Amino acid sequence: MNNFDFHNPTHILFGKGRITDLKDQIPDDAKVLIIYGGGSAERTGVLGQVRDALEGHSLVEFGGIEPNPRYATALKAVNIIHNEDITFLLAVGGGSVIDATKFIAAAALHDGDPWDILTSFGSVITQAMPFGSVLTLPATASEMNANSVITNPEKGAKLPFRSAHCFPVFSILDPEVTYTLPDRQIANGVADPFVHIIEQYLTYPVNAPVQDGFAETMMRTLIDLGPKALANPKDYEIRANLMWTATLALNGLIGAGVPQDWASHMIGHEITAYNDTDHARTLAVVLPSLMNDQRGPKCEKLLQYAANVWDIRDGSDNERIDAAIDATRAFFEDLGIKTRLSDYDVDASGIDHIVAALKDHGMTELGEHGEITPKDARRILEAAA
Ligand SMILES: NC(=O)c1ccc[n+]([C@@H]2O[C@H](COP(=O)([O-])OP(=O)(O)OC[C@H]3O[C@@H](n4cnc5c(N)ncnc54)[C@H](O)[C@@H]3O)[C@@H](O)[C@H]2O)c1
Repeated sequence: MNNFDFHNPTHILFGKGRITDLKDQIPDDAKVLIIYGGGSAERTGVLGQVRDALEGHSLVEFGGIEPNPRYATALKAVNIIHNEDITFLLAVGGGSVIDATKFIAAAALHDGDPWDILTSFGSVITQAMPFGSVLTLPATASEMNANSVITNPEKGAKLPFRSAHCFPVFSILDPEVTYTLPDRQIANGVADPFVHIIEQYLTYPVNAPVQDGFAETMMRTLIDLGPKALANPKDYEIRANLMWTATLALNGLIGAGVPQDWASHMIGHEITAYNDTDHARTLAVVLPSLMNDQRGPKCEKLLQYAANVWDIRDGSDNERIDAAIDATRAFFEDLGIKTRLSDYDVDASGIDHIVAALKDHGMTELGEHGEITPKDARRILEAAA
């Protein structure tokens, strides 16, 4: 196993009715900026629950964070923080709202151009405002990690950053608030954590049976429960297990002490920056093609994945790897997620654009060995056309 640091300070409050516990998580004298998205939190009544829970607190609200949150919108919230003397931020929404809140929390205390936060991938951050979250869409684990991804359409960029200062102080996970998710977001919320797990698992063995076993159990859980959540959207047990799996998939636990890949994500971000395709869908396009392309360096883990996740044990190495890739693609397609670039209107000129953007953004040495270059990304994308 590799050396690692593991520190995760986020307090999780999980279960039915937990939004009422908000009042105990935020200091009484805080001036709170509630940050939300395009209106689903209002329509579904979650914002109402939040306002009720925080009765007596001084509240200001900022709505309009987009899916794939925009840099310019986040900066508007930073202005409000300065003008209104806000002392605490509360994100109410999915990964986009929580990611935006992390950027806002850091930008509000950043001396200098906030764009530096993104171009430095977060390394310039020395402090951030305290913030919590009420999660409405389990998928990204943003509720329990220090990562964020911000889109700037003017610069054609979707850039990730990370900072130890950007963990939520707390996150409230009430599975009942996910009952209102449309099928598209339920499916995204299964595919996205699945690929998060893969990025921390499908590399090369380092004798880490606990991380591997945890990862394999979570993948089998997503494979089992994903279709069931689509068929029975108000089954509490299914939603609760999916919600916690999505959080554990990227809260640092299974990635501690093992090599990590993240090439599918970095290529996928450029697809979203190109035409706003849902994050999870970009991953479902890139991953099967990347698995096929990287079957040499990933051979041992691909065979382990075939056996322990899909129970594929017969045939030659190549036959088992083929079968595991087919099963992965079929899993996404059965969730209603298309797995070809042409399904998302990306043609040859789109691939040119995406490969050029990878170069522009310094994504030139991707994968667990740093050996996936833009030329390799082109081959992976062309095979996913
Ligand atoms: N921070 C991380 O570690 C991390 C990891 C993966 C992805 N991301 C980023 O997160 C973003 C995607 O986040 P997401 O997948 O959570 O989706 P999202 O936050 O973009 O939300 C998608 C849509 O679902 C709606 N919605 C949310 N909750 C709802 C509910 N309970 N009922 C009905 N509608 C609801 C929203 O209004 C929105 O229109 C992308 O920008 C992606 O790059 C971040």
